Amino acid sequence: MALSGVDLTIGDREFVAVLGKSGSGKSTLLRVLAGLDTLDSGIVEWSGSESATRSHTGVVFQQPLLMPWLTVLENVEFGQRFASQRDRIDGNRARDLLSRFGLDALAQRRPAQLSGGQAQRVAIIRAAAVAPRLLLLDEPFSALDPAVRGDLRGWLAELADELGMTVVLVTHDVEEALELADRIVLLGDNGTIRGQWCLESADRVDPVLRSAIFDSYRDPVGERS
Ligand SMILES: Nc1ncnc2c1ncn2[C@@H]1O[C@H](COP(=O)(O)OP(=O)(O)OP(=O)(O)O)[C@@H](O)[C@H]1O
Repeated sequence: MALSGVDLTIGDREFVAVLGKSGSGKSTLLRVLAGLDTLDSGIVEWSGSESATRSHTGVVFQQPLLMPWLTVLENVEFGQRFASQRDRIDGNRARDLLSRFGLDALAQRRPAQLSGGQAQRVAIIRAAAVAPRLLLLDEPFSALDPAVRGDLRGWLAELADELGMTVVLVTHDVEEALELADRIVLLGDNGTIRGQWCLESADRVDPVLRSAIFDSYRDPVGERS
């Protein structure tokens, strides 16, 4: 069983980081939230109703998965072609987002002409361009070198904040979770939730809380909150 007894409520505009070791069920949880996997039992509710979830979400994986034959601008527009909530889409949104988040100069390039970090920024903008209620990120920075990861974290925090998005970020990186999340959810063995921590700004540098999270991540046994 990939997930067991997971009971999670995510608030509007909340930034949740899902931490856990390999095989703990992080990607499965994300795929269930995205409507890409179905549950054998249990439910996913949106504001109290079990509506189709896929149309409400934008998903970004470890690889940017851009269309190599399209320009950056066309890649960002591409997602909009399939968006089911067309009434929420502004025709200039792709260009506007690229410009607001520092990618204007790349608009006419092809994916092969981008660095790994630039390509992942484009993938995130593409997901955000359909105005999802929930942005789901599955280890989006893990293929990048540490300096680029640092830059992208700050950029993502700004984007999520400015666009008022609810975000679920799956990561192996405790520092990344500490820097970005309003709440950290730790998955333990067998897809159970082993611990949750809500973080205010000061908590991110609190050595006691930090070591509790690091210790729980390294040795995820027992219930910790
Ligand atoms: N399609 C599938 N069919 C059967 N078992 C699966 C499938 N996908 C994942 N699993 C199993 O479910 C469990 C959770 O996998 P999942 O990919 O969600 O873990 P994860 O925490 O994201 O791991 P990683 O950090 O390595 O990506 C694992 O035991 C995995 O082998």
